[in-house]
Amino acid sequence: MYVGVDCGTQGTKVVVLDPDRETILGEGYAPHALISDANGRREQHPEWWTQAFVDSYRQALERSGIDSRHIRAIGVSGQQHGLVALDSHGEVIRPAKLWCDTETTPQNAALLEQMGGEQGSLELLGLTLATGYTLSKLLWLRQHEPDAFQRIAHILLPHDYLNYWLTREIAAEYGDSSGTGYFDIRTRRWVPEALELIAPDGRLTSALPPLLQAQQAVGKVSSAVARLLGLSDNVLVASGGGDNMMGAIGTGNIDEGVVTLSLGTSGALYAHSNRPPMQGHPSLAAFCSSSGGWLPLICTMNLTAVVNQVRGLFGYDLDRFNQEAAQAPIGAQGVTLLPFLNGERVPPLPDATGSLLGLNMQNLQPANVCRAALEGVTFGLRYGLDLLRTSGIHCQEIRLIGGGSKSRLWRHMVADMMNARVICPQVGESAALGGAIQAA
Ligand SMILES: Nc1ncnc2c1ncn2[C@@H]1O[C@H](COP(=O)(O)OP(=O)(O)O)[C@@H](O)[C@H]1O
Ligand SMILES: O=C(CO)[C@@H](O)[C@H](O)COP(=O)(O)O
Repeated sequence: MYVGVDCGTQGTKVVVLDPDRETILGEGYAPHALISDANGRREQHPEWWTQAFVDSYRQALERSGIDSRHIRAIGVSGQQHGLVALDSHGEVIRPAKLWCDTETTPQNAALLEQMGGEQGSLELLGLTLATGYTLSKLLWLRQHEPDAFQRIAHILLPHDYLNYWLTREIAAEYGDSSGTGYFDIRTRRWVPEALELIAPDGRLTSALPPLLQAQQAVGKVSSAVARLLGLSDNVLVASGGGDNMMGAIGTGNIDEGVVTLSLGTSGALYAHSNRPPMQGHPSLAAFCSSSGGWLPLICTMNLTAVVNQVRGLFGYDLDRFNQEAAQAPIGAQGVTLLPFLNGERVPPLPDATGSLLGLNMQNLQPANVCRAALEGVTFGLRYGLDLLRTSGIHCQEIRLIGGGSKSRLWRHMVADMMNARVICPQVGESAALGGAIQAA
């Protein structure tokens, strides 16, 4: 049996896969807290992820009814771009700054300018540096917490850190690394010149992990973790990948023609490509996949967190929110929510704020505001799909995943707006499933 783990922004999911019977035997979930500030700060303590890993693993295993000693390998998927800095003892230096942190917007702008703008970034990295990528977090750390910056011995991404926690091995792989801003997506190599914009002495470059290919294992689970989880001594840990890379594997998006759309904390749309994507538009993130190809991707920063914020305003749970939104007509009687509560990455408006527009005495009703929230964030994704299509990516079918895809109303809205066939895979936890498949 094989375990897949997805460390998302709002929580960790675990699935136990029996590949012979093509069956998920058990699933588990544990939520994460978020450190959040009006200045755009979005951080998490990596120890929250490991605790959630243990809790959700135990749940999944209990539900599967199997003995932990029958697990042969584990594959980890993680939210992309986060910075986990370790000191020379392998200890976490400070909370991880996340993919959705916009406190680092000025640092991203400065680095992009130093690279020679969008064109220079394209030449250096094969993609346009965007707010949220890992590089700007390192400059932020140098400027705001120089003592912590001086202690950096290893630079990891969230899924690299979980692999390290499992095995005590430090490694990275191409898919997740392609979202750092110091990796060339065409040659699949680190780019020291990008890190030298921050530390000309090369000390950041020497803190980079070795790169693995998708099919290489990181190592075996350490004896301490094996004891903690009740595993046998020789459980392998796969290379893993970013959550979108693993979501691609879990939705069978490993050849051209299909688009996966994830309604998670982020809205993410991506397709497989057998060649390095031509950079059609600066917002198109030309990442590598974790299955040996490429994964052109569009990401919005405002999705289910906006839903949660709006339903919190009215004190609704998810069911009530969906019921209310379903009562409002298409177009929410003219109420429009521009949903940029978290700034935005696509379109690149990291300093943007949200706006509620078109209100009058008749239409200012909870049902319309709920529907406007869903419509606003989903039109953000329609804009993203248009960018993918104009960049030459064919989309005959959308495979819809992520927490929001549990809403019937939202699924219907996606189908209406995207003008493509939309299907929902039977296993909703596609990134965790992708981890388990890669492990197998
Ligand atoms: N039935 C539902 N209707 C609408 N939204 C839902 C539903 N179920 C879950 N969600 C949304 O999905 C979110 C979690 O999505 P998820 O994909 O797990 O996020 P992440 O992977 O970023 O942690 C929840 O906070 C909630 O807003
Ligand atoms: O930044 C991106 C993609 O580039 C996000 O998609 C993160 O990877 C977070 O994912 P979720 O928590 O929404 O799954």
